[in-house]
Amino acid sequence: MNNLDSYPPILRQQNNQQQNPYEPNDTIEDSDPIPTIDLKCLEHKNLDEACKEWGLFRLINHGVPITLLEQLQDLTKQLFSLSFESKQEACNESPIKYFWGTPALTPSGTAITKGPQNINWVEGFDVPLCQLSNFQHQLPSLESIRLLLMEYATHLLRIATTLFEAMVKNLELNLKTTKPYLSENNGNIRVYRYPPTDVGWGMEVHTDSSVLSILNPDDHVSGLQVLKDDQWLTVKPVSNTLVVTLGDMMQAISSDRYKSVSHRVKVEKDIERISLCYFVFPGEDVVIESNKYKPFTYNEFRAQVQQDIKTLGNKVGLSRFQKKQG
Ligand SMILES: O=C(O)CCC(=O)C(=O)O
Ligand SMILES: [Fe+2]
Repeated sequence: MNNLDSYPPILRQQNNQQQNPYEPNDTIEDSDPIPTIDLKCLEHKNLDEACKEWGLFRLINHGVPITLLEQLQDLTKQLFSLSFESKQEACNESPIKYFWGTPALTPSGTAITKGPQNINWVEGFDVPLCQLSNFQHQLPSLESIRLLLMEYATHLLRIATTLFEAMVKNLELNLKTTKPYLSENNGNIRVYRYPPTDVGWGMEVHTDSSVLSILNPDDHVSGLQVLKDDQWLTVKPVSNTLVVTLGDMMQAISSDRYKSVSHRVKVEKDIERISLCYFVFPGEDVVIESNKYKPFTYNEFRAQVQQDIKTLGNKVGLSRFQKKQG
């Protein structure tokens, strides 16, 4: 099978005669000063600085076996190389949703379309972690991924918990318990492939809605870019290293002392890229209280984001919940 047949039809256009409407005018700094945090010897001060200054860091000594990370990457490649139709069919009546062109999904997994002019150059599987153990798949590569993701998810929750507890301590927050802020019921993993193109962005500029996001990026192909002091920096892939991003919920919990970092994904002209991203959210009924925002739950936040994407075409985010000044 031609590799092109494995791409969703709308993502098969690889070269554009016209000027790329999304090509950035801003400069991209090639040096890579992104902070690295060592999970085994966690330095609270370094973590605090990375959260305040960057909202993103590399994570080493994370305890996920490198074989598991590599197997996940290999299986992801195999899964995506199947025909578009078989990927679609495999997810009929499954809690795993196959999507393309947009990462914004409703709670039931349907893509929120924003109009053809600004589709994201990405296809993916959205995997709700709480349902992973409840079903089996006929498609062998999807079934193998499901089993690996079950193992991977326990590592991710362990990592998120360790980091979040350290952040709460650094912020001197008075939370009775941290568990409800990292709800196992709401966590999900998205497995992505970015087909090559010079037409558009893999993912446009955004902040994640999560508390924390943990990315297992392609070992060989870069693409993730992060905004730091008005400049875009490329996060270069480093083997056996995860990338942690602070999301909107973390920014709110910290009353804006930590930031939910703006980032985007650039697609290569001639090579595809894969990545796996884990998102963890507060439980349904957890009310986020902070100095900067009116009390709100993650459910209310998510509903507002979906509403804004539908009506305005983009996420407005935390500013919707800001307390009035004065
Ligand atoms: O694929 C990546 O490198 C980043 C994905 C991302 O930013 C997201 O899923 O929110
Ligand atoms: Fe993101």
